[in-house]
Amino acid sequence: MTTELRVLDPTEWDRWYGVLELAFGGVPEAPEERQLWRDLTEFDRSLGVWDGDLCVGTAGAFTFRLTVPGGASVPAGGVTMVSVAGTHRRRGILTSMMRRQLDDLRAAGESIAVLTASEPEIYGRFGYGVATYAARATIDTTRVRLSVPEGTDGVALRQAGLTESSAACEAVYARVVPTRPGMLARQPEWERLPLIDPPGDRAGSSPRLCVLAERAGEVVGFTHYAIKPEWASTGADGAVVVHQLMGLDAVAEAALWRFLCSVDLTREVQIHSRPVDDAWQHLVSDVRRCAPTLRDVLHLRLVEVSAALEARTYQAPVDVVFEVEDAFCPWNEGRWRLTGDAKGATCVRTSDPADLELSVRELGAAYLGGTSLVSLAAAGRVRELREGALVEASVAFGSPVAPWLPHGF
Ligand SMILES: CC(=O)SCCNC(=O)CCNC(=O)[C@H](O)C(C)(C)COP(=O)(O)OP(=O)(O)OC[C@H]1O[C@@H](n2cnc3c(N)ncnc32)[C@H](O)[C@@H]1OP(=O)(O)O
Repeated sequence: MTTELRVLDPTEWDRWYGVLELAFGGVPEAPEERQLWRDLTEFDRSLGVWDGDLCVGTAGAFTFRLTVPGGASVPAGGVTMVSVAGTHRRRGILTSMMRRQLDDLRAAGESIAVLTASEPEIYGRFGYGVATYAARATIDTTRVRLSVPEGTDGVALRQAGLTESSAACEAVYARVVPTRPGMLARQPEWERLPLIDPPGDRAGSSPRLCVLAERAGEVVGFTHYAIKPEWASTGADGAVVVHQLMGLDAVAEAALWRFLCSVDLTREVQIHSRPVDDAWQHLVSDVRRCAPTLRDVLHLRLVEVSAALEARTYQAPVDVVFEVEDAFCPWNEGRWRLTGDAKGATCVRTSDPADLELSVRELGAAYLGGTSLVSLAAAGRVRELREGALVEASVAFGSPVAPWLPHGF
């Protein structure tokens, strides 16, 4: 089999995207969703693999800015739309696209690549580590009580149209982005994403609804949610499905949670993807009854170890030498001295003895402060060569706020 890997021509998009749709099961996306992804496609960053005139592989990249610990917004390539035709799988086509893509990202000066994986097992071999997790939970609102902080009653809530309130919600979103590692600054047109609500995806629930939280006439928070009405022989048995909730402070968020937990004719609030340190866990009277579970979300790879480690800050002083393994991007291999604190960092090549030995995948997992180096060492994935270096680096890499990505791409 001879295949050709080349940059996508815009006229080929429908065939190219069709391969992706088929690889994901072949159920056509709603027209408005398909149109959004077409509009968001960066053609010069999209790769197609062709077997004659047959498209058999797809991979794209978005030009993102990612919040990192310390609050900086760092250029990152958002790997997306990856698929290989079922007729051509397990012959190295994905590997060839990952190779080309990481070389391209490096040439473009992006020191970080991120993706959300259809299956977590796929991308570790290419140096990606799991950098953020999200919590899922179901709050049984017939049993669980909420205690809200003082001042919550000072927040006014207002039902608003999803589209009409978009600008106000985006303004809140923009203020939250720098406060949490893992979030992506909105690029043009991405504000359309939260408004995509095809009836076929609702699984019996209402269209997306919006409630704004306001104080002194200013919008300080919002929630996007839906109601799934259900009736049992014993009465109303509906659910509230939370799509998004953001507030500029604790009371704005608490007011929104209190609203969601008290919608008439419902018995539960379904939470699909929230930060692992989210406040709702501390507002509820019985977290066990909410059955929280974790799920991997953002997989992150350091494309250039030194530039990436210098782009974030460290919550405690750190001075360690890493011995980095990186078979897929060998320019990262070898020994690097990271010196940094809360103000900034340098990361340079060194011939000094190594303090910690790990692969680039572990550095990617720890990069946003959501996975500790100590926990990776406990799994044998980081080796400590100088006593004390593991705790020093692990504390420094941490983040007071858990990293989180609120949407897929
Ligand atoms: C960011 C995103 O877009 S995530 C979306 C990813 N896409 C999908 O899940 C759609 C359905 N799946 C597919 O299209 C394909 O199976 C892909 C893209 C996952 C893999 O493509 P392939 O061309 O078959 O991968 P390739 O042949 O390069 O495999 C490389 C290695 O990964 C392994 N691998 C590939 N896919 C998987 C998988 N789903 N699970 C576990 N291992 C896998 C292969 O076994 C191979 O291992 P080896 O090097 O030890 O032999």
